[in-house]
Amino acid sequence: MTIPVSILWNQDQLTILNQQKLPHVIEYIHLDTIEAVFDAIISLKVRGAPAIGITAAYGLAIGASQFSAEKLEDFQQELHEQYIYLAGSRPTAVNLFWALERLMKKAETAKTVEEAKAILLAEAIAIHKEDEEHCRKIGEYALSVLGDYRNVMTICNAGSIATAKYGTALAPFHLGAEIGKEFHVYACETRPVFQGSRLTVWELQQSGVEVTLITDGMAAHTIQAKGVQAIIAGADRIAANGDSANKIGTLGLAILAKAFKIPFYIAAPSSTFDLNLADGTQIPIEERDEKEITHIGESRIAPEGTLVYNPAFDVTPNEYITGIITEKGIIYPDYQKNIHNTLGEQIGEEVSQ
Ligand SMILES: CSC[C@H]1O[C@H](OP(=O)(O)O)[C@H](O)[C@@H]1O
Repeated sequence: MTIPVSILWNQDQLTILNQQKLPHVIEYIHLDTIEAVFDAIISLKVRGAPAIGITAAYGLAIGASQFSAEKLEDFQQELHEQYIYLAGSRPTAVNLFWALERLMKKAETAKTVEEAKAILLAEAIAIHKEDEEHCRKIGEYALSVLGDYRNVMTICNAGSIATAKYGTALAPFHLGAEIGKEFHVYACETRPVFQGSRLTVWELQQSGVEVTLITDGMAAHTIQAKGVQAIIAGADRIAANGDSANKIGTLGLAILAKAFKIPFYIAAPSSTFDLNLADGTQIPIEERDEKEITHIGESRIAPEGTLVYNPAFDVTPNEYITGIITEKGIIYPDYQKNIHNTLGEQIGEEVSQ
């Protein structure tokens, strides 16, 4: 059994697993330019908040390595332009901006162009390595609260391929498989991009975790009929009060959890918090192409001229969240106070886009 990963950096080359081709085609793509990284993010070849941040960091470092500027000030001007370019790829996952901002701040310390190039790559590699360590810790903390359960539901893919490794919401299932702790995971297919049916089912099968696929509309009945004991989901941006943005459909599951009196957990690393935002109403929600909804692949389902609303995320208010599982521990209400105490002030100074 293996825990799949989607981002590889070796011999100075960035390679990603093309998540748009999963589960039937395992295609690895070398990304050699910042434009290729931008395309991979916006087209969801690379997706998942932490994976987006890691890949964008490598993209900025790769782009900078190809700048021709000889003077430091010219290099830094071009670097800022490329930062703005990459930051425009997707608006909701704060990890994108957190990672880019972290590289930009580090590069300010450089005294020469060559030093700046080295710093950017070293920081991208550090972010990549840290995320794997953070996700393993998230898995361990999640096991401490899910360990007595067997039937757990999740949505989208907050898995190993959405991060450096292990994932966030799926981390306890992967770690559980390693130690013989069995879960039965009910995975919502997660229309319209099908991250659940295409990615979560495939990923958990690689790890030997029992997983049953349901349509998003089956969630309430499944909780009732199959005795789902808890729900766990990832996040793309968490505000200072704990309101959490995640894949569209997550809010519905949180409301169902409250109605059925089962716990609802958000699992995310500290890099997913945006303490510049007081609450979830300020989180930008990405709206994607209508074709994702009117078509299945190239086959049109809805009639020509159908009006479409396609928000890729929704925001779960903190009162629906039992706990937020991070690499630094599990944060419980009072979220405003406990997020600040757990994550410290340094997170709050970082960018909010
Ligand atoms: C581990 S964070 C994964 C998070 O990102 C996903 O969004 P997308 O597939 O559009 O990148 C989804 O919201 C997941 O929960």
